[in-house]
Amino acid sequence: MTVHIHPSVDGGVKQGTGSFAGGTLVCKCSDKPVKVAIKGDVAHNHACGCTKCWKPSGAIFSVVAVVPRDNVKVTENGDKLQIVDSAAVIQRYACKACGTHMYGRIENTGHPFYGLDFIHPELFQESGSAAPGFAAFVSSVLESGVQPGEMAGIRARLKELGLEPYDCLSPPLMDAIASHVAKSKAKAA
Ligand SMILES: N[C@@H](CCC(=O)N[C@@H](CSCO)C(=O)NCC(=O)O)C(=O)O
Ligand SMILES: [Zn+2]
Ligand SMILES: [Zn+2]
Repeated sequence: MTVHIHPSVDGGVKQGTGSFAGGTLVCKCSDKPVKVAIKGDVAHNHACGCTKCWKPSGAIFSVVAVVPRDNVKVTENGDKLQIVDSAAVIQRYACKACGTHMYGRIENTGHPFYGLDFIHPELFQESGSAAPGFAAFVSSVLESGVQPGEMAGIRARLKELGLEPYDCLSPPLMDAIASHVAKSKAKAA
């Protein structure tokens, strides 16, 4: 049986140009879509299996990346945006009409990823942004109703696509988080 991960990778991961200068994210509304301008390319693009990241209908994973928060600007129909869960670490701004998450922002200045916003590159109207490089929170798909017996096939398909599966973030990102925590502890001591 074919395993569908996400429509943007199911046909193979398309590499970025390496010189993506930015673009516009557009929600799914046919009338008055929300538009968000992004300066520059995305970083740490990955497939995410967590329950909180927005997925297009039918997808098991989201595809999500980060950009500096200063490079994110809502340019059209921002009045349609609302925060999905104000208690979450990442405050995700979604279109009230179509539900698409347009960007996620961290307001805790002590968080290791403070300063970075989370976006979904598939919403770019332009092509060429950096491709996803790994899969995160893979075991979390079980929280969305995937059956345990499907996990081996999902992990195998991720590997086949070149998206190494991890049950948290990738080792370099986990190292960055742990280093940040170590520095914060040292400062507080
Ligand atoms: N099992 C949980 C995991 C949720 C989770 O911790 N998600 C991460 C990664 S999101 C992008 O990679 C996270 O940092 N969440 C913070 C937040 O969402 O506010 C689940 O599946 O829900
Ligand atoms: Zn919309
Ligand atoms: Zn996630």
